[in-house]
Amino acid sequence: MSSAPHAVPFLKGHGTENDFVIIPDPDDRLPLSPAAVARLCDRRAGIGGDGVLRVVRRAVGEAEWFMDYRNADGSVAEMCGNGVRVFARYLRRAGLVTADEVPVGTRAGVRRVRYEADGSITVDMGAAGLPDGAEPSVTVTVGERTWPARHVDMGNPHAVAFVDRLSDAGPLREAPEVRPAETYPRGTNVEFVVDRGPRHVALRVHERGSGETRSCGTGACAVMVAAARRDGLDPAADGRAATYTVDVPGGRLLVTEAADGTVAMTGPAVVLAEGTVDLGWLEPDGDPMRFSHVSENISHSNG
Ligand SMILES: N[C@@H](CCC[C@H](N)C(=O)O)C(=O)O
Repeated sequence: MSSAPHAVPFLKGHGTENDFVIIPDPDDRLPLSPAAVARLCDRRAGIGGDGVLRVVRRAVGEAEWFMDYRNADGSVAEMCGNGVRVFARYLRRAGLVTADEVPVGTRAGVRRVRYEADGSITVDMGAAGLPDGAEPSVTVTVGERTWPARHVDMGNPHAVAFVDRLSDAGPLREAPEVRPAETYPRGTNVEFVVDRGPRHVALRVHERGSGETRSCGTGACAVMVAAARRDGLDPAADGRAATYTVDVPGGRLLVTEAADGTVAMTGPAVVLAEGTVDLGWLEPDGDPMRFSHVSENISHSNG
């Protein structure tokens, strides 16, 4: 027995090529199961993405909109830096926000987002946590190689390792081993970092729940803070802001740690396609998901 297919709207977007399926769900009627999220993110059997952004009207502090972020494997994460820019781009595009700033609720708290005149988006990411201090406290291992790494908390967990070459981390098909494992009871994102110049770094990232991705916004912020401490900079102590350029495989992010310790990240956010998808979990015996229609608007809608 099967019921009629249930078509729900979706959009597709990315921030520095960290890509997301956006599911507008203002009335909170689609609490996606982990399996449904994984299917949506599947690059062959689904729409494809590093994660899902479910857009829910739910008050969190001053925020009217809540970003229900899920990783590609269906797991829940506290925060997604590229995702929150794409989320904000969607809100503006859908006419749900007209102001130049919007607070967005996340599991890590409210994040203030600003639409810049040049089309980029800046997010106040809050202060970074260094739960084990500023020096490396963990190690990251890939194959035969091990590096010291810093534990940085951006609402979600990160292990930041400075390496000689980005290729040293190999193909990153599996999650790097991080020790001591107890440091990250719920797993971690791992960043590999090289210097490109003064206050200019580049990274590769293996994301918890998504594998290697082309960018990670919270990762870029964690890397900026780790690089600053390594370089002897601590804006909250120095009373002077520090800005780093952080190159990611999918583009470039600008990250500033202010004198009050808060971290701001600026970068692009694009919504480029929309359509509808049939969510077959309403059909117990049916195909878990069938596409009814996908229309693509190739011109980037950044307004
Ligand atoms: N890509 C995101 C981070 C997404 C969450 C992460 N995989 C986790 O599990 O913590 C970003 O841009 O920050």
